[in-house]
Amino acid sequence: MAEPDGGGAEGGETPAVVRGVDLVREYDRGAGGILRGGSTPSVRALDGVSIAVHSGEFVGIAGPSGSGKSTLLHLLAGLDVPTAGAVELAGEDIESYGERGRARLRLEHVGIVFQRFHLLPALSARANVALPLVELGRSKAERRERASALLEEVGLGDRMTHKPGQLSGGEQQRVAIARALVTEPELVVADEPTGELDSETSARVLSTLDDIADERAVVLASHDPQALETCDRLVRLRDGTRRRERAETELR
Ligand SMILES: Nc1ncnc2c1ncn2[C@@H]1O[C@H](COP(=O)(O)OP(=O)(O)OP(=O)(O)O)[C@@H](O)[C@H]1O
Repeated sequence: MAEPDGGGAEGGETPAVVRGVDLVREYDRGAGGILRGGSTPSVRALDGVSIAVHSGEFVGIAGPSGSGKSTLLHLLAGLDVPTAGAVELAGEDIESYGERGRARLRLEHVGIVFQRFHLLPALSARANVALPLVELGRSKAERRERASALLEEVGLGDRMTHKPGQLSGGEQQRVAIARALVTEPELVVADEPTGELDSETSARVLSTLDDIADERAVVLASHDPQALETCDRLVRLRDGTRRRERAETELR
């Protein structure tokens, strides 16, 4: 696939963990928006965005509300497919996969962290973290061992059997991060991961994300200046297009 025109920081000698080239994503406005004459107007949420993220990078996607941050994140994670352009995830062109194939690709290569944690309330922290390993058919012993080790790693070794409702927002988000890591994905995407958290708790969650970026690619979309400051580099969107990059030092 061609190199995106994103500047030197995105070149790199190693292959990108994820690469998007000239991404366009249009959404229908829905039945309520059908124009006279039958055509459905669409929203162009992304309009020709290219990006490449390598292992060891912590990349922030910044931009005002509606600029296309979540849309870009969803395309990179294989949760959605572009209207035009291409996404290559872990060396695979996601367009060549159907819905089920993409689900498998995500399960094996991507960890996803959402603003509202998305934990199952009836399950313990450890069972929530282990869930993706159930889908991968791993043994109970392996699931338990791996989920326990990850909860220790994110500082929740003493909260293994607590249910989400018994945990603080920051603790729930760290459980969600442990769950995102349990399959050892090359890519972790986080959509407004600090949106529900106070600044002290955010700092802890961001430091955890920063640590995990040492050996994988992490892409975070956010409005939160504290979150964006933690990233190594920023991709700035406006109206679905990528703004010209500023020097990295200006972003710190
Ligand atoms: N499923 C959808 N159907 C129709 N339009 C959508 C859909 N999802 C997003 N959009 C539109 O696409 C544009 C980009 O949305 P997106 O959620 O990617 O922006 P964002 O930068 O993440 O915004 P925010 O910071 O408010 O979360 C917006 O105009 C939005 O209304």
